[in-house]
Amino acid sequence: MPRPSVIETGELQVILEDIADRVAGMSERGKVAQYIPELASVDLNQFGIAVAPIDGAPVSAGNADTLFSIQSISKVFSLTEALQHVGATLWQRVGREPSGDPFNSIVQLEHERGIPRNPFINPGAIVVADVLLEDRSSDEAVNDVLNLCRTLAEDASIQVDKAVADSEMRTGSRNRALAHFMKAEGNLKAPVEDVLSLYFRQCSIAMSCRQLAVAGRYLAAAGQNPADGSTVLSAQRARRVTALMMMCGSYDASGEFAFRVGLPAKSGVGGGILCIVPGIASVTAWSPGLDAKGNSHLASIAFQELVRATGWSVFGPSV
Ligand SMILES: NC(=O)CC[C@H](N)C(=O)O
Repeated sequence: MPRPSVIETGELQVILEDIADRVAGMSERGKVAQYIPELASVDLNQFGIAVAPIDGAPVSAGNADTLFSIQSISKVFSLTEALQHVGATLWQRVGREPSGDPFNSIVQLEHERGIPRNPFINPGAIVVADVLLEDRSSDEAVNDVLNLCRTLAEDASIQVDKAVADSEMRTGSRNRALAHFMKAEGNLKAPVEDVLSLYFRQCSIAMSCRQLAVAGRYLAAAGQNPADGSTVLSAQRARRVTALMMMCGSYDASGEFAFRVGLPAKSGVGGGILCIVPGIASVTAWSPGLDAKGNSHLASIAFQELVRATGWSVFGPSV
């Protein structure tokens, strides 16, 4: 099978601008997340895309420097932190299978002893947050996740959006239910409110397409940060994180995304999608309108177009 290949910067710029132009003209844009009040007021008419090659400068189009709430994309960075801290013992408390259910579903937890199917659905990320609190306060753990994002994105200005975090803290009954259920099953150690304080704040980190694309490069580069050659994760762990992104990163639409795009992906209800092109680049597309499964409608279309134009699907180019 042919491997994805590098595309020269000028050609990539034309491809991204063409995608941004076409997407700008689309009338069906999905719906902003309503259940987090602060996200419900974001302007639907925005779209950005940025490609960060592992060995070159980022290329972008549209609103690629506008900050948005990274939401569940933060689960990639918190998982990375947890693997750095506790290694493979993490897998005793969270699985590695797609759930086939919505990201905030509780049904499987009851049949499966409070062990979430994977780290990219809400209960899985809540367990990962608990793991990060083993030797730290939630303030310290938020700073660690934030600092990881800052280092990887090479941008010290990245912050938690406090209004979004407060909004989630006030309205997060469903996440509280998930956390209490896992606590009752013995799969949460720290107090529920401490775990959620970390979880809601990591979801509320605000980043742009360009920052997120740059931050994701280590997953395309066998676990090494291309900025300084440092090891973020071992090559094996980086491969495993991307495998989980392919299987579970778009919740109960992960199969559909693999079918249509064929790249490991992680989406968030802020409208961002981070995709990894192994050995080549990390890419982020963003538009706040979501489809019924909670994935950005236009960012998903943008990735279909990108893969068609570049041949970057890990399953081979479309001919
Ligand atoms: N899918 C998402 O992005 C969900 C994250 C959001 N903070 C929640 O807990 O519901």
